[in-house]
Amino acid sequence: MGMALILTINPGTTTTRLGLFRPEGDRVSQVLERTLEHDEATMARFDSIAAQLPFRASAVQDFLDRVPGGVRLAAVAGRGGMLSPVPAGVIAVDDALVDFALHRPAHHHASNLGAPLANRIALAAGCPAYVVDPVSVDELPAVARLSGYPDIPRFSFVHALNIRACGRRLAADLGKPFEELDAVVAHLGAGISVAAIRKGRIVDSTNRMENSPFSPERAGGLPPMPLIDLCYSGQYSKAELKRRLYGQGGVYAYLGTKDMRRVEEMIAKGDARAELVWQAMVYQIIKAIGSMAAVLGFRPDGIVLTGGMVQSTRLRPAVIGQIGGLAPVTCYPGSHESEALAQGVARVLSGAEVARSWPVAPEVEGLPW
Ligand SMILES: Nc1ncnc2c1ncn2[C@@H]1O[C@H](COP(=O)(O)OP(=O)(O)O)[C@@H](O)[C@H]1O
Ligand SMILES: CCCC(=O)OP(=O)(O)O
Repeated sequence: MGMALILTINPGTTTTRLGLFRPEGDRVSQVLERTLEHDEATMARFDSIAAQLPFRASAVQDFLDRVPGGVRLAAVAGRGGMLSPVPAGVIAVDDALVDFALHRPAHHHASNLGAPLANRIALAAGCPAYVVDPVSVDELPAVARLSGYPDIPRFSFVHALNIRACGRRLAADLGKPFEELDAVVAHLGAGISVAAIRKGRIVDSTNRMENSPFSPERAGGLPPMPLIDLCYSGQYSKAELKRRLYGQGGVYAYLGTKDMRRVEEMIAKGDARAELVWQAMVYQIIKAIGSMAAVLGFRPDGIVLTGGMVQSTRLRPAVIGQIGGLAPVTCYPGSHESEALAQGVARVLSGAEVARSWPVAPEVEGLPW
């Protein structure tokens, strides 16, 4: 069966992205990547994300059973979901972490299935399971936690996995240790996070629950007073409004599509509304990058653009034209989450990093009250 491999599992709303990687010291090389598509009608049958677990687990096992020649697993890495605040790095999955991700997550998101799926597959394979850089990675200093109203402290909620992987890649490209890197990383996917990395730590980010630019399907930060009025208008239940803002907001709310390639086609055909919506999203992205550069004293070593939208030859020059004067801009188009998951686990398997045990609290300064 050959060398033992690392399996990565990244659950999205209607997909489960899988990868098989060969560990090579603390690095990895990809053997196979596959996206399992789950049609919307099938997913609609489940009344919660947790209820999808047996269905998705058997789809992952089926994928493994069909790999020609079979697979021997060294470890399984799941995308960490909406856990409580945690330090950056790798956390070993155990029953308590699975229980938390399934039944007490901070917010609902398909990524909460990463740990439970990894646990199931790892148990069957007799190997360990881990999560890497969950979205609740919290490295904020106290000064970034005040919002302007004591009952609403700011919190960290960020595409930490892809952003830290891109930070490490930029540091390697620049020939400096990640722990010495100052950079702005903009993850521009279906959701957007723009983060400031200072000395290898995510010291601030736009947080799509708070103030991110609007994205293909998320409303991002909204003006508070009109939002309060909308909440009390009686037009929407709380659940319905959340659904509209987080899954049907942003570009989708204006144009009825989340596919930015389709939006670019609309613009090419002369659709002025599509053009304005696209310009407005780019405008908000540029403002967010500027604000995160300000956190770094406008002296970042570099700015990284990453995520699905960075594949666009229209978006890249529009953003770089505005922010290119701040620092050198590097594009790592697409999302690098599978590789980042595998690399995190390879660091643990090689002894370069020690996995933490759940529960784990971040080592950061809290508020003095
Ligand atoms: N070539 C492209 N040009 C413009 N937008 C693209 C391109 N490829 C993907 N996208 C957009 O990127 C977004 C998805 O990004 P991705 O990072 O894959 O998202 P996620 O991982 O958050 O689901 C979608 O809105 C998609 O339309
Ligand atoms: C903040 C990261 C969680 C996540 O994956 O968000 P999106 O679904 O908005 O990409």
